[in-house]
Amino acid sequence: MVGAAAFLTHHHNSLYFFSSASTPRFLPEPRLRASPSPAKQSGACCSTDRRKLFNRIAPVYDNLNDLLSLGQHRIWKRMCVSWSGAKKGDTVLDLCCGSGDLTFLLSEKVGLGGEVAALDFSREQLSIASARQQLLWNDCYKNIKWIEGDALNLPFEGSYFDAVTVGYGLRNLDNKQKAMQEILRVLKPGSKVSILDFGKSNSALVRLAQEWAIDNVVVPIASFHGFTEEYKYLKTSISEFLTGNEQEMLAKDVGFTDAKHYPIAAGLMGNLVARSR
Ligand SMILES: C/C(=C\Cc1cc(O)c2ccccc2c1O)CCC[C@H](C)CCC[C@H](C)CCCC(C)C
Ligand SMILES: C[S@@+](CC[C@H](N)C(=O)[O-])C[C@H]1O[C@@H](n2cnc3c(N)ncnc32)[C@H](O)[C@@H]1O
Repeated sequence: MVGAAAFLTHHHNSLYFFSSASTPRFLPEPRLRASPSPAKQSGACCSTDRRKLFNRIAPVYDNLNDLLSLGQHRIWKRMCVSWSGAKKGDTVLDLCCGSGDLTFLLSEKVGLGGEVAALDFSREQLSIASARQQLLWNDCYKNIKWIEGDALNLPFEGSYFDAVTVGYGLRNLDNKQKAMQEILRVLKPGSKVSILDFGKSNSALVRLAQEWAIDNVVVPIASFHGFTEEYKYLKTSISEFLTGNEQEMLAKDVGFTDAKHYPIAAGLMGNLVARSR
């Protein structure tokens, strides 16, 4: 790995932070409650706003995903990892790892002979991921490195990874082309990226059902937890996202081959798989 990436690890039950460029220093304990979310902060127009949004929702993120998808997101995440082609002994990257669902699945796939880099720019999400790593203790999770960093400027040398996964991350990135270029750069030739996200379906009916579910189920339940604007952002970000065909075109434009987008759950979700040359 290269650059001044920041890594998170546990030591004597305390969370601490070190970078390749500095000596270890202590992080504040992970916050257990979301900070207040004033209305003016809740829009997510740019990367800084989005980082704040994901920091704020971190304490409820996993529970709301389980509740609102009726546990289905766990199946979709298994599909994403399976499509990535990751196997025993591989070195893999989970980009925009959040609280680490895909990271843990990758870790089990590649085993102790492999390595998993899990990168996110939200320190609160990484704190939860790192705490879950301790809680869920599984020996193979030793192969995980949590990295605080920017998906648009990856702190890795070229041709480093055997597979990359991105779960619900691409839609949230300002510059999707740059993100895909960075992924292509760090992938070994012939390796795959697997990108799971909400679908922006071509079917008006599916779009209507998705919007109805967000307006009438997702946002009201999130509001109960104090996160109305944060979850309203879902609808905006999906409407501004790329359709499956557009994702395939983007991947091919930046130099991937065999780019194919698979609709999941009737197109409510989707997964792009693309191979590096
Ligand atoms: C794991 C999921 C979404 C992660 C996620 C991504 C984001 O970009 C967010 C942005 C802002 C707030 C939250 C998120 C966020 O949680 C996917 C599932 C979770 C959804 C919250 C529930 C989706 C409801 C679907 C429209 C319909 C589900 C049908 C299902 C078959 C019951
Ligand atoms: C919706 S969450 C997905 C988390 C996880 N992959 C999952 O599937 O549950 C999106 C994540 O992308 C991260 N993210 C957004 N923009 C980013 C960027 N420019 N660099 C790094 N992480 C970013 C957020 O902090 C957030 O944790």
